[in-house]
Amino acid sequence: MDYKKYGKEYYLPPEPCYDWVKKDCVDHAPTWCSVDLRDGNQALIIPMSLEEKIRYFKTLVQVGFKEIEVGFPAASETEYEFCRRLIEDNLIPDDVTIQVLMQARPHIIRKTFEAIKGAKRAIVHVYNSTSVAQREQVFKKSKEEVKQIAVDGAKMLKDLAHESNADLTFEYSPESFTGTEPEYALEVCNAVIDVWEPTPDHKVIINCPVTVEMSMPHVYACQIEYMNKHLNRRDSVVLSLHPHNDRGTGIADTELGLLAGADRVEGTLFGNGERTGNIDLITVAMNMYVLGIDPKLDFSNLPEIRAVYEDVTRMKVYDREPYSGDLVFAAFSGSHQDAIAKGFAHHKKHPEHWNVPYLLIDPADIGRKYERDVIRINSQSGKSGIGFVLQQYYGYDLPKQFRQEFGYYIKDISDHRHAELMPHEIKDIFDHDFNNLKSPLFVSDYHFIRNNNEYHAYLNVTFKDQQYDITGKGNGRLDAVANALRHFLKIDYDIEDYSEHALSIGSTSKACAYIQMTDEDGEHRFGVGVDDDIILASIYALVSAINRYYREGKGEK
Ligand SMILES: CC(=O)SCCNC(=O)CCNC(=O)[C@H](O)C(C)(C)COP(=O)(O)OP(=O)(O)OC[C@H]1O[C@@H](n2cnc3c(N)ncnc32)[C@H](O)[C@@H]1OP(=O)(O)O
Ligand SMILES: CC(C)C(=O)C(=O)O
Repeated sequence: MDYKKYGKEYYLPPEPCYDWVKKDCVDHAPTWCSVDLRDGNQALIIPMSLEEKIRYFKTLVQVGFKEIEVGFPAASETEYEFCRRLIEDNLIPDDVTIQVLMQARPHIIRKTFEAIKGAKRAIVHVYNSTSVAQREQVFKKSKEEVKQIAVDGAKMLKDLAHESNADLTFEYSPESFTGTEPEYALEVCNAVIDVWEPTPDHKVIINCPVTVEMSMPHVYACQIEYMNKHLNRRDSVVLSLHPHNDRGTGIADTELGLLAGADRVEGTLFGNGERTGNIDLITVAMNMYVLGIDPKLDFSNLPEIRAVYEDVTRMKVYDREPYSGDLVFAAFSGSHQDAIAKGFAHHKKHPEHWNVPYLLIDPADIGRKYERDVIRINSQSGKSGIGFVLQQYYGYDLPKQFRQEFGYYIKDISDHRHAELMPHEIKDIFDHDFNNLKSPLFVSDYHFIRNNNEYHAYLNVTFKDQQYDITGKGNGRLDAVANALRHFLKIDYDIEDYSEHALSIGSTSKACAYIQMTDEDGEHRFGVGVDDDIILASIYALVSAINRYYREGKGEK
């Protein structure tokens, strides 16, 4: 690695442009333009087919985009035909404007105008590169000559627009803006604006792309502020951003660019696009949403949008992609789960304001499920999260101390398996190791006789495959059973904790009992019993605790 061959390839404006620093956030949504079907598509291993583009276009419309760059019609037959199909099959809603991209080259401009014939409205977007690197290496032209490419392109658009019946909006991009001296980018953009002569009623779009992200985000903000301050006819210009993400700070570029005065943002869903991608518009929009600003895009069913995206692009959304990744709400660690569970309980009482710890946003707002997406169990989890899973999925409300015991039990298994435990696996462990345990001890029959305040229990038990009739008495039924077993098994134990609740499984309701027994060594263990009959449920709970005692190798008979 030779860092000495690198250096700053960007340029600060010729004057300080730091007004944007004084603002802490934007206060309204910009105009959004999706470039999924163009910049996103041109970066795919297999570009979308015509049918896939149509499906994606409809999804973008549903999300609420009013401006959609549908392609580069001069690039390929599919691109051209897609544009024709949208127009001829009347697939463009009245409130949506399509946008088409073209190089500032006459035959490409002509072909693009052919592609949009018959459209009611369109944004015609022309670009040429203005950066130092491209002037020197690609065009091998002077600043004046490169400006002339832009001016000629702008003139041609204006001429062709005169011949068209459509309501056309012009857009110009000094491509590779971030590698261009801001004064020169301004000079070229102003030359284009002078050709187009926009008015406040008929604006043009000047789009300053982060074609390649080569500086820290605040540099881009300064560059945008400079353009914002000095563009000709500013009131007739929509200043647009189009950040890529080469340094991983594209979202910051966008947000700071908006603070610096931009009106419009081009990007893609989930950040698909050239190299490291365009900026993820979902993130930019949702970042506004969580500050209480209406983003004017609808991501209430983000999982469905993601499914379409993954289908047609053959790309995968990264697990930790903000808002849309599989793991962005997942809490595995115990202290997070505990705080989230408590935060949710607090939120239920105060639903008007969201500030649940660890969760930037209510997962439900974007179609995610708390149960499925938030509490996930592995060896880092805690009693709160593990108890939550049993309660939410299966209705077991474990007593506080049992939550702790069961929590450690589950963590340990996860640790040894080195795997996440899904809710059904936790339930299997619960049933197998704690609930209605029938071996080595099983109570197959029972009845009680009450004598004044004393109960006599008559039990038929199976112990280590042998049947016995045993009896015991106590001041309650459970006490009588506990005494009978204590005497029969010759083990000394106490019942430390007893609780019960109704358990709704499907439409039927059962009784669920929890008993904590303490053995002769002072060791505690819980057992669980479930039955239609609350007495039997509590007997089963005690028997489960005793069976755990034997399964751990303790006791003798
Ligand atoms: C940053 C961006 O994303 S920009 C958009 C990029 N998108 C695409 O390129 C879409 C797919 N592109 C294509 O299908 C093809 O490149 C086409 C159809 C547009 C053009 O094809 P071709 O003319 O065969 O090839 P190519 O793009 O290599 O042309 C390069 C020539 O165009 C010139 N050129 C490139 N961009 C521009 C521009 N914006 N304006 C004017 N001239 C340009 C180059 O300087 C070069 O000129 P030269 O022939 O004198 O050396
Ligand atoms: C054509 C322009 C806007 C572009 O895609 C870029 O610079 O990334």
